[in-house]
Amino acid sequence: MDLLVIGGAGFIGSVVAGQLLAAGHRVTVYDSLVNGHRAAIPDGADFVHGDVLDLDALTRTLSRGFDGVFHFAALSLVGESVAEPGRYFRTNIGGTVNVVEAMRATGVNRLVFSSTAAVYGIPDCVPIPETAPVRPISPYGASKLAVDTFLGFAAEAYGLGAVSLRYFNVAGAWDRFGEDHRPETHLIPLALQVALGRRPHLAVFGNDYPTPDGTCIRDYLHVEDLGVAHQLALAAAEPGTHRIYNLGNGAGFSVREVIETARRVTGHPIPTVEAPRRAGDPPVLVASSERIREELGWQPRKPDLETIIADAWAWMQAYPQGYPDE
Ligand SMILES: NC(=O)c1ccc[n+]([C@@H]2O[C@H](COP(=O)([O-])OP(=O)(O)OC[C@H]3O[C@@H](n4cnc5c(N)ncnc54)[C@H](O)[C@@H]3O)[C@@H](O)[C@H]2O)c1
Ligand SMILES: O=c1ccn([C@@H]2O[C@H](COP(=O)(O)OP(=O)(O)O[C@H]3O[C@H](CO)[C@H](O)[C@H](O)[C@H]3O)[C@@H](O)[C@H]2O)c(=O)[nH]1
Repeated sequence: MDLLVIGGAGFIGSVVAGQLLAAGHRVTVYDSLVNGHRAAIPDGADFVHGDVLDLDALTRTLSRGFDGVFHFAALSLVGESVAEPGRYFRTNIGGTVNVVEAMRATGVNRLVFSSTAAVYGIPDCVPIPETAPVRPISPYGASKLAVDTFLGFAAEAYGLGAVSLRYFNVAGAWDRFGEDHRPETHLIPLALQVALGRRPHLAVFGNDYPTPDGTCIRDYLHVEDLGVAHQLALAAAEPGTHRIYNLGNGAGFSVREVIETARRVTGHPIPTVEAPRRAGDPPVLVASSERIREELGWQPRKPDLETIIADAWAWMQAYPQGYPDE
C-alpha cells in the first residue's frame, strides 16, 4: 500500500513508518520537524516538510494518491497544554480538521488517529474501558477528545473510515528508532538519562496521590506493540465508520516502581528528589484493551515493564545524545 505518515519524524510515528516499510509498504512522511528529527525519518521513506496547519500543502501531498493516512502530528505535553491551551487546540484540533478536509478533497478515506488516555481524566474505575466517561482534565486531553468527536461526525458525513487509538504511556524502542523528545518530559527516558549521567537526579512529581506509595500510576506500553496495532487498525478502517480502541497492557506501575525497575535494568542508583505535583496529572491511568484484543486480535509481545525499559536503555546506550542535531 501507499501510506502517508503525518508526524513520522517523531517518536511513535518513526517506529510506525519503519515498521510499514519493513512490511513492504511505500511510505511518505509529512512533518514540520517542530519536535521530530530529520534523522528519525526511516531510510526508504519519501519526506514532505510541511505543517498540518497548511491545508494547501496537505492537499497537494494527498493528491498524489494514498491508500491510508496515519496522523501522529500533535503537541502532546500535558503540563505545557495547561499553560498554552490555544496553541494546543489550534494544532491538535485545527490540524486534524485540515487532515480530514484534505483527505476528503483528494478521495483518501482511511485514517488512523493518535488519541490518548488523557481523554478520560480522573477515571471512576480502572482498568478503563472505551465506554468509560470522558472528562479530560487538561487542554491536551480535551483537544484529543474534540478530535475523536469530530471523527465520528466526519465518518458519517464524508464516509471516512477512521480509527482512534487511545494510547496510554508509550516507551521502549524499535530497530534504530527511539525516544528523543526535546525537552524530554517523560518518566522512563528521564530516568535513563540520569543513569547515563546526563542529569544528576530525577524529580518525583507528587508523593501524596491516593495510591499505595503516593505516586501516580500509569500503564506502560512498548512502542513496538503499539506499532503493530496501527497496522491492524488501518486494515479495520471501514468507510463510514469511526472506531475507538484503548491501547495499554492493563497493568499499572507507580512512579517509584518505574524508577526501581530502571535501577535494576541499568545497575545505576538513579537518585531522586521529591517535587510538587505536575498540573494536569490524573492519579491512576490503566487501560482495558479487551476491545482491540477481541475485535482485531491485537496481542502485545513485550508487555513487561522490565523489557520496555531494557529496550529503551539499549537504544539510549547506542545513541547517548539521541538523534544528531539538524
Ligand atoms: N508518547 C506517548 O506516550 C503518547 C501517549 C498518548 C498519545 N500520544 C500521541 O501520539 C502522537 C505521537 O506522539 P510522540 O510521542 O511520537 O510525539 P512526538 O512529538 O515525538 O511526534 C510528533 C511529531 O509531529 C510533528 N508535528 C507536531 N506539530 C506539527 C505540525 N503542526 N505540523 C506537522 N508536524 C507536526 C513533530 O515535529 C513530531 O515529529 C501524538 O499525537 C501524541 O499526542 C503519545
Ligand atoms: O520527571 C518526571 C516525569 C514524570 N513524572 C511522573 O511520571 C508519570 C508519567 O509521566 P510521563 O510524562 O512519562 O507521561 P504522562 O502520563 O504525563 O503522559 C503520557 O500519557 C498522557 C495521557 O495521560 C498523554 O497521552 C501523553 O502524551 C503521554 O506522554 C506522571 O505521573 C508524572 O507526574 C515524574 O514524577 N517525574
